[in-house]
Amino acid sequence: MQVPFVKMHGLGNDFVVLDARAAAVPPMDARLAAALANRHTGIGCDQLILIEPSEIADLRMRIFNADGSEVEACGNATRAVGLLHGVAARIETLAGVVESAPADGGIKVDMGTPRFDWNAIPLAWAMDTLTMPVGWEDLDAPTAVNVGNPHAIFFVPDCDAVDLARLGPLIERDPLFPERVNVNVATIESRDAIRLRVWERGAGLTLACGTGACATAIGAMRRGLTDRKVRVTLPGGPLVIEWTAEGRVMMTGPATEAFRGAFDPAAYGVPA
Ligand SMILES: N[C@@H](CCC[C@H](N)C(=O)O)C(=O)O
Repeated sequence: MQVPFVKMHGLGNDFVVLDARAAAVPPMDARLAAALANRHTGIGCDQLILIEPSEIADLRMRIFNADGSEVEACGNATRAVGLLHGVAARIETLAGVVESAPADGGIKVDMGTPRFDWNAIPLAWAMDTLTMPVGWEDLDAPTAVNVGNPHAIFFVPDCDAVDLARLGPLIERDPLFPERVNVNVATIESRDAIRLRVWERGAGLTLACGTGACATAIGAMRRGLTDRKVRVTLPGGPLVIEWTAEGRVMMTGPATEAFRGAFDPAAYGVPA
């Protein structure tokens, strides 16, 4: 048995995409997702994406981080799945239904409405999420935003100078975040430009994080640091994020199909 896959990426944040509507896919669990995502012994990716039929949208997208954890949202993968779909799509996720459509030579996604309540992030105890009274070494006073998944955002003078490979996993697993957290370090360049690096929950340092760009832009706007439409530049390239008057977060950027292949599930310990 061979299971076809499409290798895709959004600004270098890379995915193995399986379409269970088009071919038989073995039951997905954390072990198999992590084995396929492994860059040494598997196909290799930041997130494993499984497309399934949906009863409430055009398709359902399940998202597994490289460590095998299944999560609610992935901005870059939503654009990738939108590209595969070809036309405007309503995509069911664990965070709800998001909408993608071709736009400006890339894909535009309506990511929905951000949440700020401490228990919606979620945090372990009540506090102000606009300027949180907490810190880890030189990183302090973050803002927290949930855009389907949880993000902590630190505004710093130079995000490239932060040792995110060391501090990211400490913050991701701090007991303050009962569901762990994606860690963003951001530098405001102007009223319409932000530089951003992200330590992703369950995946580590990535070249880009779509939800991280959305959460960071919203955090900057809430703090009055930028206008309501900004370019967020990640190591892999820029995304445009807008917070509409209706309160919705719109993300626009590229998605790319890299190559297609197939794998034998038996090689990953799946019984025939
Ligand atoms: N790369 C994604 C985010 C993937 C999920 C994230 N690591 C989490 O655990 O919430 C994006 O582009 O948004």
